[in-house]
Amino acid sequence: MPPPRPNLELYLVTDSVNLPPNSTVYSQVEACLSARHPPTIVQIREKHLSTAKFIELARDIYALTSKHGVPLLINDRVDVALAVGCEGVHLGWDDMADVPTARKLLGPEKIIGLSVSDHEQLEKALGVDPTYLGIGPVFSTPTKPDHNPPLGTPGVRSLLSAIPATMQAIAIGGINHGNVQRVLFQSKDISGRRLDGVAVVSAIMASPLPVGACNLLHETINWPPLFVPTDYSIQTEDFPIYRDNIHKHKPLVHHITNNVVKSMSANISLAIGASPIMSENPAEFADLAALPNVGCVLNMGTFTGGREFQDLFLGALREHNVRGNPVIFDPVGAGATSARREFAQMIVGGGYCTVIKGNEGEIKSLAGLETVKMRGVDGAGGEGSEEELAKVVHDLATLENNIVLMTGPKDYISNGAHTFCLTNGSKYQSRVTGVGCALGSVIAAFCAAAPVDESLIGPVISAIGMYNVAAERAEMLLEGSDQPGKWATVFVDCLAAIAMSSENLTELIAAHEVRELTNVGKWGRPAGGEGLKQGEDLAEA
Ligand SMILES: Cc1ncc(COP(=O)(O)OP(=O)(O)O)c(N)n1
Ligand SMILES: Cc1ncsc1CCOP(=O)(O)O
Repeated sequence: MPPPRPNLELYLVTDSVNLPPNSTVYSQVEACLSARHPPTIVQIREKHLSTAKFIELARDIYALTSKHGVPLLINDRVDVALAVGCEGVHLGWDDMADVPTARKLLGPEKIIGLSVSDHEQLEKALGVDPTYLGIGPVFSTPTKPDHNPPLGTPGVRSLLSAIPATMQAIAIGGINHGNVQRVLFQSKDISGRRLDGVAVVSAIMASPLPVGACNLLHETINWPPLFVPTDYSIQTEDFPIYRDNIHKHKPLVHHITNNVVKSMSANISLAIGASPIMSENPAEFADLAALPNVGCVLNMGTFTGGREFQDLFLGALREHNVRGNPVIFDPVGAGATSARREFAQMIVGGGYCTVIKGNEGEIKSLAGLETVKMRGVDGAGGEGSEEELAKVVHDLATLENNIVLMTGPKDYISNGAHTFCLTNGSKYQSRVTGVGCALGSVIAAFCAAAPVDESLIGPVISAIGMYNVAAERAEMLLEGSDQPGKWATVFVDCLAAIAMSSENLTELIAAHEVRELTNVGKWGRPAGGEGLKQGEDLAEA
């Protein structure tokens, strides 16, 4: 008898805790099954029902699912699955039966899913041969308060690459229509091994429009991938538009940033016409994230570590991710200590950072390229060659599917498809504390003010370009005297003057200062490949 091979593409797991008003688990499942694109498999997950009530609910839902030809599984309870006669069970590691026992009780034709959260569990799981593996949680989720640490898409990818192609695998935890493509894309490993589907609870069960939620998830999963590198290249003539969007939308920049730079970040946000808020109270995050034109800066400079610090960052990341707001992550000091590097990697894995911004040591450390080497948090820079640094930002952006900015004497920016180098700026930028960090506020404001479906590489480059031009102007105004303190004040004034004026940003950020670096290299290309060559596009490489 061949083992069952269910369609796991859109896997609905029920929940009776977070239902919308006037609905039940039954009514939500019934609605989903009537959708144009219903879930391909359903699991009933009830933690508080008596056995009798659980069996009653499962029988009612099984009548529905069988009518629609959709397999039904029961979470944890082999006895309930046996009583109902449905297609199988999903098991965790503390459940009433292990996989071999469940297989003996249920027989060879039933589906048995098993959860895995780390490589140790995976190794054991492969030895008991379940039908499929549920990898998670991908992101932190309130639906399962006792969940293991989030894996992020790098963690899912790492587990997936150790699962034989013959065994099916899905991901679960914090997945919704806004991040599902990224989860599918980023978890694909280099050999092309991909997830067989995604499991969602609240994205459907908590929705007042469950039919729409199913259809949207189906369509998002099956759209041509958004994340293939496109031919989009920045249009320098759009620079003024990005700045004008700030005047139009007055974006709010939610900062969780370090104590040393709070005042500088607030002043710089105000100088460009954005509105700063420094909130480290998780009770406010959902309300802040729900406002229009919001960006978030997560800067780990004052790294206190510990669970509270972790929850603060992951909580803000989650709320802004749910709303699709841009998040600028500054992994301050990630190149200085291993505790910081591990924390930074956990943040990048625990949600989606729209832009990762750091100096050479921080970005290399996050990319797993360099062991701890910086002496402090201030930027060791300028050590790598242009070719090497361009490849580092390109590869990290490709892997994370976001924008990576490496600041230094030259700034390198990549979205994986296109890699740029900006050569303007002032020596004072590295001599006044807070100036580097506050660039994150300006980038967040430019991204938050941009149209929702816009590629953000243009706004990011305009933000950096405008910042660097203001820094150069302030230096010029000092007329050669060495006055970092005065420079800082003049810099804020120059920034305000450029941001609030109608000066032509395109001309200010002169084209020769924004160079596109081509043929930077593809993910997986062996080191020591060809150098940078103008005129050859990565897409053709
Ligand atoms: C499809 C799928 N994957 C993982 C889980 C989690 O199961 P488990 O680890 O047993 O945790 P609980 O669901 O029992 O809280 C799942 N239910 N479904
Ligand atoms: C059951 C389970 N197992 C790992 S995360 C999770 C809950 C996922 O819920 P949601 O899709 O609402 O984040």
